Amino acid sequence: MSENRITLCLAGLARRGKKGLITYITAGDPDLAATARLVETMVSAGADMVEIGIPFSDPVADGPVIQQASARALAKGVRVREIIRMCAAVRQRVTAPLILMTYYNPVFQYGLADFARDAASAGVDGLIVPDLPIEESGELLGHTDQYGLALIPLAAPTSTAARLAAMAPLARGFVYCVSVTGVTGARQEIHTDLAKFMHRVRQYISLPAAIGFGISGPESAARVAPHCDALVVGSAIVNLVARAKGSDPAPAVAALVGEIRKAIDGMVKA
Ligand SMILES: O=P(O)(O)OC[C@@H](O)[C@@H](O)c1c[nH]c2ccccc12
Repeated sequence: MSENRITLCLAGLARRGKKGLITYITAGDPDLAATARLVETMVSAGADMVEIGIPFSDPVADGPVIQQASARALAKGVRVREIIRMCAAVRQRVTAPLILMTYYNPVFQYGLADFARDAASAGVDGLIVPDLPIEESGELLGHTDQYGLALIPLAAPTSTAARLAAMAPLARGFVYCVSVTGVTGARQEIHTDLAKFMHRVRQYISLPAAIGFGISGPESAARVAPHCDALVVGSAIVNLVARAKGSDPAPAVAALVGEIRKAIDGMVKA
């Protein structure tokens, strides 16, 4: 999958000695037009890739901030098909890789092959399905590979060596390393020994590695960045969208993304 935008983006960053910044928002919160605008805002403010969450009623990997964003989006009646259409519209306006994140159920309901085909033809580059165990991912991977969509696996500090070894041949794009054992959400501090965790991951998986979960702003981003090729910020951004309550969240989101960009720029790989 050498032509995948995610792979190209990460290779370009590595060449320039830069850390990637991946920002997350939940689609349809407060509505899809706002989501499309926010994706553009984040890219303009310095995000290298954008992860877009398809809301699901039982988001088991998510903490309260993203759970509530999902609930708000579902209450508005947002549909998977409309989210994919929104991605196609965004793709006309941004070149940054787009990654969809959702749980297995919405993908299954849509149809695995149809989902992979429609997402890829909308210009989506990657897919994260946190409740799909690696052992069960073969069927979906067949479809995502067919359409050049990178199925990105999650590794956790609790992942065993055997699990990381099993993940290696099935991983596409990058490996998403979860910084904490738990759910998404900005944290005061990340207590995991990231050097040790990432050393273990890199022993088994040669793809670029991103770290996400718990990054609350520029300071924590700067602490995490030396350990990874890219980092993911979600809840801290979604929280700004929630707090805007009807007024335009874009200025606050742009400011936070810009500060994080500044904080991680110029850092070299540990
Ligand atoms: O919210 P945080 O702690 O900044 O973590 C990133 C995260 O939001 C995003 O990548 C994401 C949202 N929902 C997920 C579910 C599983 C894995 C990852 C995610």
